Amino acid sequence: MEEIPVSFSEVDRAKVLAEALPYIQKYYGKTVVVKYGGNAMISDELRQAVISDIILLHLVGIRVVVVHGGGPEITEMLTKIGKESKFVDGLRYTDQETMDIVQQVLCGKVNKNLVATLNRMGGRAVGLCGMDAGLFQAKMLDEKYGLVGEITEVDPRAVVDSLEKGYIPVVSTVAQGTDADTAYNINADTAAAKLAVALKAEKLILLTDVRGLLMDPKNENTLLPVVRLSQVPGLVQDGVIQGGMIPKVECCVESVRSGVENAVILDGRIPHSILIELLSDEGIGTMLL
Ligand SMILES: Nc1ncnc2c1ncn2[C@@H]1O[C@H](COP(=O)(O)OP(=O)(O)O)[C@@H](O)[C@H]1O
Ligand SMILES: CC(=O)N[C@@H](CCC(=O)OP(=O)(O)O)C(=O)O
Repeated sequence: MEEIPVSFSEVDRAKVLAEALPYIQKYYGKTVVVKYGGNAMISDELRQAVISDIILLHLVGIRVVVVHGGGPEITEMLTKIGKESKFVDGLRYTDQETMDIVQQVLCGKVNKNLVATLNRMGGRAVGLCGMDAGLFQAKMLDEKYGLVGEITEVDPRAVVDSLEKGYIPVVSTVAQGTDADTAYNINADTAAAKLAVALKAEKLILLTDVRGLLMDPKNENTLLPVVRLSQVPGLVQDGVIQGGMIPKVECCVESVRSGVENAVILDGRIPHSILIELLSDEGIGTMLL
């Protein structure tokens, strides 16, 4: 029989594509919430990789919902107006002037830029903020944080309607106040977890700027690929989970306890990490379940 002249790389490429089939079947019609922020949002190259992953997932029939942060952009804008950023327990202390900037940057600039890039690259995205159709309602979390909100209710209907109509919903995390006539600033990881629960999502993906949860935060070779919820208190007690990782892991724990099948902390610096995580045999972040 005549040999077909194909190179190994072509065969390998075909294998990678074929490997995706069972995963596409697994996630087809299911909801995946992706929290997007940090480095992967700032670098143009990584931004394009994340956005093309999101469009691909959408086109193969996965209901992808994007929840975005934008902490660095808020800090940059505050610096421009001569205001220093202050964080209390990892949350931005938010006075009224800061709240106005948070709303402008998240709902105006970051949300609309993401929607525009998704649309330019062939997606059909629609931007929403937590105030649209009462998506996120909140009350003051604690006076020590200023206008930082604690989400009291999630009404996901606007997101569900967008998904049903074939759009990719892109959500910014400014909530409508219920205890006062104000908007509240919500940490994007927290909002993504709450939305994942309300949508009964299959998976929550939190993109960040480290490999995942590391046994030694200074050594990227010490990734913990799978962490059971029961292990989390011990890891906090032993000081393995520290700083910014504490609220992130807490969001994952809360979402999994409330019905999300698993939550993954994923490195947004690795190009196409979302595709590798979802559609291949390789898990590359930390999965909490
Ligand atoms: N065990 C750990 N593994 C990985 N990162 C950790 C760990 N403990 C603390 N961290 C810190 O948590 C940070 C991620 O949290 P954060 O900066 O809030 O993320 P983001 O800005 O992406 O929301 C890492 O950059 C790292 O400095
Ligand atoms: C209360 C609080 O801290 N809100 C965050 C909201 C944005 C965010 O969470 O952005 P990242 O995911 O990029 O950090 C802030 O003001 O920075």
